[in-house]
Amino acid sequence: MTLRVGVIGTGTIGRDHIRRLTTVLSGAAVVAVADIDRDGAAAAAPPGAETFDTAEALIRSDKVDAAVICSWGPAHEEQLLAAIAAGKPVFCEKPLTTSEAAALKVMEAETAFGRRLVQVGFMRRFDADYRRLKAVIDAGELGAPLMFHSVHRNASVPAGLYTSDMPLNDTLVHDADVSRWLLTDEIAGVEVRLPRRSRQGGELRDPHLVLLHMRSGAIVDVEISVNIAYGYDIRGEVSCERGVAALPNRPATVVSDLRGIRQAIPEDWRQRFVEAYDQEFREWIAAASAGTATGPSTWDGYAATLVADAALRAVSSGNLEPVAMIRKPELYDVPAAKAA
Ligand SMILES: NC(=O)c1ccc[n+]([C@@H]2O[C@H](COP(=O)([O-])OP(=O)(O)OC[C@H]3O[C@@H](n4cnc5c(N)ncnc54)[C@H](O)[C@@H]3O)[C@@H](O)[C@H]2O)c1
Ligand SMILES: O[C@H]1[C@H](O)[C@@H](O)[C@H](O)[C@@H](O)[C@H]1O
Repeated sequence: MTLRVGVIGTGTIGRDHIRRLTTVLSGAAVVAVADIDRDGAAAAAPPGAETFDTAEALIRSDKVDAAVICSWGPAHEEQLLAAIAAGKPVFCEKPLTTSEAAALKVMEAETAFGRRLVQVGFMRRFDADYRRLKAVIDAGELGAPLMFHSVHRNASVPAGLYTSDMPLNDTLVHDADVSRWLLTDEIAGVEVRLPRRSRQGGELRDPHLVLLHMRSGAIVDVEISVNIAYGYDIRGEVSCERGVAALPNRPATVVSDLRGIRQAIPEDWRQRFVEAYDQEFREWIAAASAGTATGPSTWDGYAATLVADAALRAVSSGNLEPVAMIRKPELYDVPAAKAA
């Protein structure tokens, strides 16, 4: 059976996901698209796909079995609620929502429905290197994880569209999610330090140094630099009691010639995580075809949203801001070590 998918939001990542669903992966076909920019949607539609005027009309259509949301963060809440109301599996790009209240609404709707329908686009959980890193930590030979150093550098971000809150509520959410998942822990508090401002980003506040205090006492330091100019550079190193485990740089090929010894650097997330996105959708297609979702859940999206909110408060207060989560609904009670 082919899963009939409708894609909402046909900007940069919407088009990239349409490409992978159409030409890379099997088991799904993009049969519908929608965007507030109707011409953009029509241009992105694969042959035979229908262009809808609104996300809601696309979700309700009986030609669509499941939806992929790639619109801007503030639009996710309404679109997720529409998908849950229709009882259709939905993949939603991060962030799940841009406020705690919105995340709770989505969680209430999904728990009332009684089955997981939502998968959040935290693709690092599907990256082979991150999975190997987690396997090493989970095996326990290195002892308990004490610190995780997470480096998240973007070559640049779209001027004007990427605003000063986004390093914390759009970019940091990946590091927050991967920290909870890698360390099988929750984030209890957040501190933010503002180093000297980079002139690369104009008026944008950049970079940020974020400290995530885990419930276990482990500490994660995160460098968020979004105008580093040289490329998309993602690094991670976990210091444990009896050893250290680190992500390799990607691509791993090392070239030696007259100019020295060097590795290429990805331009952006599309290159660095191409295989992770493919695997994320492979697993989503299997789950959605069975009427459900897998991997990062509404609970995980909610957790990342709380961390982003706490980080934004920490910038204003200069203090360690607590993260207070509600009690986890049973629907999301999958042993963390097993969840992708
Ligand atoms: N997982 C990742 O690594 C990753 C990478 C890039 C983007 N993202 C996320 O994906 C989402 C989209 O990012 P992008 O870079 O493609 O942005 P983009 O600006 O290129 O595209 C967003 C598209 O959504 C459309 N849109 C906005 N509101 C809409 C609505 N109400 N209904 C229908 N369409 C609507 C816009 O017209 C635009 O075409 C964001 O949430 C972003 O954080 C995730
Ligand atoms: O939307 C993008 C995407 O999530 C990338 O993975 C991240 O590195 C960027 O900072 C963010 O703006």
